[in-house]
Amino acid sequence: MTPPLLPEALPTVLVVDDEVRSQDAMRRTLDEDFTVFTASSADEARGLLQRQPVSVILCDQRMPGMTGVTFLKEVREQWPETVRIVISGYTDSEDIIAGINEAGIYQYILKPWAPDHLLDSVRNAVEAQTLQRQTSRLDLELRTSNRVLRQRTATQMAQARSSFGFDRIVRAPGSPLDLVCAMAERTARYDIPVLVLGESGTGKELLARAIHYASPRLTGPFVVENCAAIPDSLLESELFGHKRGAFTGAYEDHPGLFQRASGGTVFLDEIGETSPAFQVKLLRVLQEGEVRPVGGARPVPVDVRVIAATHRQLEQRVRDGLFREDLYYRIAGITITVPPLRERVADIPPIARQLVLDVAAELGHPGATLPDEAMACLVAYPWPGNIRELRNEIARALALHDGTRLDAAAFSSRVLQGRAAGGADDLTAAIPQSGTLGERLDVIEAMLLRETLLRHRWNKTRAAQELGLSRVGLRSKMQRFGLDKP
Ligand SMILES: Nc1ncnc2c1ncn2[C@@H]1O[C@H](COP(=O)(O)OP(=O)(O)OP(=O)(O)O)[C@@H](O)[C@H]1O
Repeated sequence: MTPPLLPEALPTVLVVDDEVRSQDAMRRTLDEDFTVFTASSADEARGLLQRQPVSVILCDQRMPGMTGVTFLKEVREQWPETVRIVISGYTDSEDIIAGINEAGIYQYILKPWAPDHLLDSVRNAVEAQTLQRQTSRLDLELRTSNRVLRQRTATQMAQARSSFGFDRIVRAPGSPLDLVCAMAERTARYDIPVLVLGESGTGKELLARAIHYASPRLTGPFVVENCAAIPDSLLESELFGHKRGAFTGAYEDHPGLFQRASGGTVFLDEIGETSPAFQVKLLRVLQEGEVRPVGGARPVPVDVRVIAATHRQLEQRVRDGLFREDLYYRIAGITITVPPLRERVADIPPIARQLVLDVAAELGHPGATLPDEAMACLVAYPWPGNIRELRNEIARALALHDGTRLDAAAFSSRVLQGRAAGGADDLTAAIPQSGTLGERLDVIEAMLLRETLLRHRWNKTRAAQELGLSRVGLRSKMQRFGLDKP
């Protein structure tokens, strides 16, 4: 059974007047709408206010011992929420006007007052008080939630920075990646489009993410689209959105990735694979800063920073007429190239150690270790699939391997042979498909040096002897190729 509703309490009014007839007249006027208390002096009123919260106080200006305005000043200090109205004749106007601000008087009612006017004044005063209370509460809530929001945002920003920042891009001291990261970090502050070049699995997305989280857009979203993964027609609707009925199956409006990324960064991976028709549309979006959803008449403004990436030599594709030159210049505000892992062999040990930690934790083998012999094996392999391949190899070995030591025997024969033979086939497989003769010869040279050093257990004298180099000559080559004992 629903309990009976309690009658809502009436707002309270205190009438302070030393004339009993005036008190009664006011009580009769206000009685129906308010709970009315009366007092004949400031002392009596004070006593009542101490026991009973009051919404509105109506105070006569002329009272024995103290004027109404002086008493209302005291009320303002002690019971600031009580709305203060003073009642008086013309003769007291000057005093009242002088004290009106100090006492924070809401209204000054002249005698003789009309009942309707008095009633309206008190009603308005109660409403003003309710509004004031609501505003104060909202103010407080807003201040609190702003503070909480600021704290939360600051925490989230710090977390995001530490989870996705440049520190997460593992590398050896003095790695070529230091330069790459320094350049990326510098561009992060500005809204310039960045083009990241590099072979598959080198960490292009990782770098793009670090740029986003080091940029002023870090509280906005970071969204990724692999342009090679979906057909052209879908790519357009995926990126720019579509309107309901734009094509079969478009049952409702769909905001595109650019819209969803507003305020943040869009990472367009494998941009080199897009068709000329799509490139025209993308160019328009980047030029105009607005997208036109498929089947939509009106363009929608978007505020995103674009970072694009490709494993292709994009300039070559421009020369071959496969990629629009105007789009190339739009997306390549700054071009950053992430070198392949085989050109930064010194990075393999710290990355491998980090991956063992990460993957072991994911697989529930915390504490797995990588002995020197196994590490040497990883260092000797050319990693055509770069860090993604290294990660997969470590994951495979950890999944099949019992115990905490990841011995070399746990690695696939491909990796083991890479170490043992370093023969012509391995070399051919590791040579990059593109680049100048000098660049490709550098890769071969680095591999030969590494293989020889490994066979001689990093004994430089013996390795130099075999290669017909002086020890100093070998050392300088090792430095140049970032080769170091793991
Ligand atoms: N320096 C690094 N330190 C730690 N992990 C790395 C590093 N570089 C890449 N990785 C890891 O290697 C994997 C591949 O990196 P990522 O996806 O960024 O490469 P990518 O160049 O974008 O590849 P693709 O072109 O194929 O998309 C990811 O798991 C990434 O976290």
